[in-house]
Amino acid sequence: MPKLGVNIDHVATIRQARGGIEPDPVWAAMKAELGGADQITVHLREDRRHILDRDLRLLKETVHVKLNLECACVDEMLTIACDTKPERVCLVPEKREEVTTEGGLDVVANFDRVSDSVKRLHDAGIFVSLFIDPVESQIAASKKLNVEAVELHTGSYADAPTDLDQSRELIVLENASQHVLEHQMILHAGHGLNYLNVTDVADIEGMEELNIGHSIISRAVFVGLEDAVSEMKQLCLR
Ligand SMILES: CC(=O)[C@@H](O)[C@H](O)COP(=O)(O)O
Ligand SMILES: NCC(=O)COP(=O)(O)O
Repeated sequence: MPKLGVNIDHVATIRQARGGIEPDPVWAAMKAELGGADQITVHLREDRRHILDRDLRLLKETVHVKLNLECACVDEMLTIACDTKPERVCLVPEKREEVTTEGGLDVVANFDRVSDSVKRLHDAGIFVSLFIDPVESQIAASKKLNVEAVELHTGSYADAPTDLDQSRELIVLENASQHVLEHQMILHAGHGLNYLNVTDVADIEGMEELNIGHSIISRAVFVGLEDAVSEMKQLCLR
């Protein structure tokens, strides 16, 4: 059964809407831990639209479970990652104009850049995963970089317009997961997962970790973050 990484970016999104001090993602991490989070995930974007450098620094000092930093393959972020030393870094693609991460990292097209990034992180002793589309060529390229894990982008599955489309996307994820395991990498998944669609992905053989943010923070508005995390954790463990 997969571990649950809780992405708290959107607590910071609410804070940044007013540019003040609340709600504080550091408090959110504490409540998520109390609800059973196995990991706290944050995406430090180059435009600092939600999580800020200050958040990362404080989270590194206060989070008791694993801290997973999502960031782009750019010098600024790699320097921050190597200085901060979270337990894990997940390299993701990033576009200024996107509302959220739109696709996986194109490891095939950006092989040398991703390779240099992975090397810098490994030299700093950090566990590295790559956020990729569930595509065989991307999985094979990731393996060549010796990363510990890949996180399969579940956006196409989560956003599928019909049940039939969603079943097809689930098969794509299942097949890709099989390739990840055959390549002896650790299997993670995430993006767009929610209380209705998570169980089929959690049930994929060999799934070790799911990173989930938006749906948990949305539910927390109504039930509180600790309960929202706990409910999601039950679905992952069921
Ligand atoms: C990489 C990924 O799928 C997401 O966690 C991503 O970090 C989402 O970014 P936002 O939190 O800015 O939507
Ligand atoms: N890597 C995926 C993640 O951290 C959370 O994505 P979402 O649930 O906010 O879409």
